[in-house]
Amino acid sequence: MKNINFRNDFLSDYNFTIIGSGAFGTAVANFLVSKNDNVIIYGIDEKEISDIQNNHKNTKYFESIKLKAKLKATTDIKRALQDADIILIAIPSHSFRDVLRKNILPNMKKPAYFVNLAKGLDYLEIKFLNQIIEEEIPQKMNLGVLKLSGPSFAKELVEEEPTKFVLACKDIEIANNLKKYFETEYTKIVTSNAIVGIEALSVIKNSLAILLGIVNGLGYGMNSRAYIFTESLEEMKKIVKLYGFDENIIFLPAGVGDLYLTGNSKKSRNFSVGYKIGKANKVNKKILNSFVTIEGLRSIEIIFSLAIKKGIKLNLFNLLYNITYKNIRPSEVMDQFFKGIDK
Ligand SMILES: NC(=O)C1=CN([C@@H]2O[C@H](COP(=O)(O)OP(=O)(O)OC[C@H]3O[C@@H](n4cnc5c(N)ncnc54)[C@H](OP(=O)(O)O)[C@@H]3O)[C@@H](O)[C@H]2O)C=CC1
Ligand SMILES: O=C(CO)COP(=O)(O)O
Repeated sequence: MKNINFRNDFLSDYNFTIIGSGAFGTAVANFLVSKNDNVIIYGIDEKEISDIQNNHKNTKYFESIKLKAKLKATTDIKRALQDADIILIAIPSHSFRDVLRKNILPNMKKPAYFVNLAKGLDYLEIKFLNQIIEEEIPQKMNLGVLKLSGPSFAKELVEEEPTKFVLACKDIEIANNLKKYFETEYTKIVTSNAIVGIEALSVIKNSLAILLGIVNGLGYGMNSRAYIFTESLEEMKKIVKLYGFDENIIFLPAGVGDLYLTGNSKKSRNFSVGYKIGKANKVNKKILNSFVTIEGLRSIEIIFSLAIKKGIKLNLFNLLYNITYKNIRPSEVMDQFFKGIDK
């Protein structure tokens, strides 16, 4: 086990740097700063960074909601990382490796912990994002890789809605020791060592939320939606077992909780894109392009192929694949599924 000296004397001792000034990066930074003095956001959009730094708002995502005045923001990556002890990454998955390699590592001044906030994959190499951090950051600069995940709409977090997360790390001692820095009056943390399982859950819940959106958009009632929700839990279990984890990890906040949240609300981008597909009863480019960070869509083909390769049956990913890749009418796909006809 690593020899780690955790600082227990006072809570504001760690310097937090959030990479990405979008909805979730801002929301997480805003709750961290209520417990820790030194929290800085790095972003690439001058206007957004100035809005956070000078107006204490991120108008693009949260209209007039006030952020904590103590929260700092910069477009200067060197400044953002100069004192960083804990680096949280909240950018879309497709830029993940590039940002670690080109922006983060060359500007680090000392070793740090890394916390992944994104819920996607490296779509080029088909790897989980915790692995991308391990590959890009050499051990001498990497104190530990963690994942923070759970049912947490960014907007509700800045509104201080009570929210529960799981903080996962292969070395549970690291997660247990860092947990207190993430707990505030409205954020609670459970810890887990099943980081790969948690990465997998956050990826698949996005795709399953799309399917729940489709079913909703097609006009099915609560019985059918609950039917698909229950099947979704079965598929979550199969996938975490495939990665060698106990199926009960689906009961951590990143599993059932996040599926409940994203699979039932138009506040979710994944659910909303599904809803539009269901309403239109077809997939068209306009629908797909109207959302920016729809990670669940990109994961469908990957999980569909993984299931074939590993010989496991994932009925719901078959349905998603038929709708989004084979362009079969959603109403036809769902009707056949409910009638028990295998396609
Ligand atoms: N929104 C939510 O409620 C939640 C989101 N998440 C996850 O967090 C991740 C981020 O989502 P979210 O914040 O909503 O997405 P957003 O689209 O709101 O924000 C992403 C941010 O990353 C920035 N960005 C893109 N490329 C780079 C780069 N190369 N360097 C620095 N910044 C970059 C974008 O800048 P620009 O806009 O200028 O391109 C934008 O500010 C996703 O994986 C999502 O699943 C997790 C839980 C909740
Ligand atoms: O993951 C989320 C909340 O936990 C947000 O989901 P969307 O990306 O679908 O908006």
